[in-house]
Amino acid sequence: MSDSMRAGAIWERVGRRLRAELGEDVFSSWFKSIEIDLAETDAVRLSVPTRFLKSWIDHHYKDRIIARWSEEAGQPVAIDIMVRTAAGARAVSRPRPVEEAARPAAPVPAPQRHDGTHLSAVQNTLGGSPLDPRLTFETFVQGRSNTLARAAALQVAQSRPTDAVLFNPLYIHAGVGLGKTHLLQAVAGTAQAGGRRVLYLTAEKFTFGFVAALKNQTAIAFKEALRNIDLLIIDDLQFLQGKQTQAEFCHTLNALIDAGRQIVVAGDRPPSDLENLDERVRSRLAGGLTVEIGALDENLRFDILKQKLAHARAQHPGFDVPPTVMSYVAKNVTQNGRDLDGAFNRLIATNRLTNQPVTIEMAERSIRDLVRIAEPKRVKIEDIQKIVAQHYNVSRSDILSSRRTATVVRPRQIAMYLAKTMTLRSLPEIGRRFGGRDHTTVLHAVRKIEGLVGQDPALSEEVEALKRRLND
Ligand SMILES: Nc1ncnc2c1ncn2[C@@H]1O[C@H](COP(=O)(O)OP(=O)(O)OP(=O)(O)O)[C@@H](O)[C@H]1O
Repeated sequence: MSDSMRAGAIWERVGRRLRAELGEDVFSSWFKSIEIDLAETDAVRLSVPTRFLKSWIDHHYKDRIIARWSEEAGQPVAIDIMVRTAAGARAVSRPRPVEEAARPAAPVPAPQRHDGTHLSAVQNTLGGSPLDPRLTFETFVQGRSNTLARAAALQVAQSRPTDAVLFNPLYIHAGVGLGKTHLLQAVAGTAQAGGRRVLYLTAEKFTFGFVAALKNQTAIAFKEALRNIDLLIIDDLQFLQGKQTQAEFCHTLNALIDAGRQIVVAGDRPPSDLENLDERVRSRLAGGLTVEIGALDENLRFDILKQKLAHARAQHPGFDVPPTVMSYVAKNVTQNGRDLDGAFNRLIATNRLTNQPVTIEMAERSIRDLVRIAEPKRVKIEDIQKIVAQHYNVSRSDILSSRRTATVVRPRQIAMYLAKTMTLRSLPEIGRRFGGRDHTTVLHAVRKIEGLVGQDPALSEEVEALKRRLND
């Protein structure tokens, strides 16, 4: 077994122990996003996505992680925790040579079909991210959770250069695997086929392109080339890194919007929650149209599977999945589109490799690990404020106010603590939702209540009771 496989297995066991010792809430707040960057027998480097997480884990949990890891490994292990960079966070292709990336855009080619064999000259010249020919509007299945996002995306994709720009920027946000990239690529393909100069980039590619251009002193040409396009599409905005890159991105946004060009951006949360992003970029993004793609409901999951089956049958005419199995998968694989892809691919693979027909039993066996136990309820900050206020007999506006009497301060701190541990909201976002407070005030409240809950069984019971009410 390689060091990294061994480390993965150890981390799974360490994770189980931490979860048992600290509880599910603490575990998912602080440890879920940890990844193993480097693993050797006696030294491990872990990474987390934000500086805040690193400093919190360093201060509160690092010794415990070292102790559990060393116990599981059967020897002392040194552990270092780093903040993930864009370069380290995801595998990306090497940036194109900058002289090439910075060359101004070539004239627009004749309209092309979105068949993946030709990308527009702009896309190529600026080193745009590759387009997947399968990700089109035709293959994007519409459901309740994505109707608005799809409609806005289609409108943008089909508008002609002479049409007035309606929603600019169009910002689409959704959790992992809910179809953002699919929709963005469909926009890119459709607009390109309509003859517009389109550039589709992941935020990482934008960062690499700009940093490389700066190094090679070709930044001006890079900026000019960027501003020469009709439609700029940026995916995974949460990975836009660095102050200077963000400032350049902001200038590009402003220049393109002022020139009547369209911008489409996707991220994993609303602009107001992108805590690492420059305030100017956030407010510019929030000034257009922001739409969310919600979780895929069972009907939509079923329709996506149906579409996949039709596609698979076109390639393998003998392949079939009975409706009962489709319903079983749609009912049980609930997390996201990527898990649905995985489940469906396993049915095809098992069928083709073993010649077994696709039955419920076969599906149960092949997708067991993708089947989730009922998802936890999504708790809203407003509900936390309401229930905590009721419990302590104060009003919600007391909690949001600046009053500092003890009868209000403690419930407010408990509500902030619950907001941090029961929702995915960031500290700045929680601060804003609690009457425009600073994120350090929220952090103080979270630490305070975490400390008190450990020492005071009555308070701990009170907090648990509040959690139960919120989860009901
Ligand atoms: N409405 C839909 N119709 C058809 N396929 C979908 C739909 N929604 C998601 N999918 C499929 O689910 C998979 C994941 O979608 P996609 O990569 O677009 O997610 P994402 O939101 O960009 O995820 P991430 O946040 O990880 O970047 C893809 O194969 C995509 O085609």
